[in-house]
Amino acid sequence: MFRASEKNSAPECDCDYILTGEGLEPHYQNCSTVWRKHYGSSSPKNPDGTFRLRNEHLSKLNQDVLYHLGLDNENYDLPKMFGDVKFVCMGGTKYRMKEFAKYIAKSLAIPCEDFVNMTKHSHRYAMYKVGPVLSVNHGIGIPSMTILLQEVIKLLSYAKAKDPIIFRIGTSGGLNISPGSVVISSWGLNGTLEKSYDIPVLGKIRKIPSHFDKRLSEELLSIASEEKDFSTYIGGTMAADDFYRGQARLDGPFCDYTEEDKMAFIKTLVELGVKNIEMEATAFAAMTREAGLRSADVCVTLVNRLEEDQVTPSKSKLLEWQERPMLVIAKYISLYVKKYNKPAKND
Ligand SMILES: O=P(O)(O)O[C@H]1O[C@H](CO)[C@@H](O)[C@H]1O
Ligand SMILES: O=c1cc[nH]c(=O)[nH]1
Repeated sequence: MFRASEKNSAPECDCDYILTGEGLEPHYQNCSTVWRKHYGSSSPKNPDGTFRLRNEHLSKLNQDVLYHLGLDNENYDLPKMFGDVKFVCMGGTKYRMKEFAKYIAKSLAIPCEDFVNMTKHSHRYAMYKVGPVLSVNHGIGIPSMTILLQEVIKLLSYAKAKDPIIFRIGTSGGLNISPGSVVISSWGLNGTLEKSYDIPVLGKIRKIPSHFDKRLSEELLSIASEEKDFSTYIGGTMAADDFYRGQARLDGPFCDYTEEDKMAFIKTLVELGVKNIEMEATAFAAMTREAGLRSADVCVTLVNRLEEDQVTPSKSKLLEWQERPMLVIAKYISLYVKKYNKPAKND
């Protein structure tokens, strides 16, 4: 009944990566990717690792207001405030990302008592900075996440941050794996089973491929595999535009299909290699790739969707599970800081 798109095969990439590679070869310099079709052959990366925004209209602005972050590039010294950012960690809730800020401060042994929300003028999101790490929430779903992500991309470019890596630390519904397992996404699948982020632009649907950085995902998997308390998988992630019908649930306020239809769909996803369902993966993969930035989506699963729709574990169990992606990402960041011997501090 359902067919995946054959058209979007994973773009190959031969960049060097931090743990397996020799050095920090700028990502995308050697990659054949779709944005080249739109933007020509030049890379958005500068030789020093900073990156250009691929929008010439921005140069005509006197100042660029990052409205949802409550910041701008005229009244704030963004290079001083954010120039040392190497990692951006994003996740749905303000609570989770404040907890991650505390967690990473501990992991990197950065003395930090006050966790100040740097977007407090906008009241929209919450963003914390701990040494080279930004921890910021993105809300639920693609529109909320992409607004935040695009302003963060602009912020990082104006700040002259070098080779930043962006992680999503999320939750999801698992397919055929025990709740509490962690999934690292190799690609995002949209609601019509294509590996692309589809967005209407000027009245036409634009399809942007949604593959994640292969080697970064594999490095994370090797780190996660050392954890004995939970299993970690690498696989496809479906990004739905809804929590209920969009994820083939039977427990929404509306349901116009049968349980058999639901199970047939879920089984098709399993056959396609989908390991989990959440609500951001396609756009997250597509936009970070378009910007020329490495990224990974690491989500814990809260429910096995072959068995149930409702998320029933206790609050304390859910909070405990949400620490699992944090642990994997924090280990990666700590390894990076150690490997490159960058003294981590909070300014
Ligand atoms: O755990 P977070 O990051 O909020 O993500 C997942 O949870 C939300 C739905 O409950 C969606 O945004 C989905 O992607
Ligand atoms: O089933 C789930 C659980 C968390 N988040 C989702 O989007 N789906």
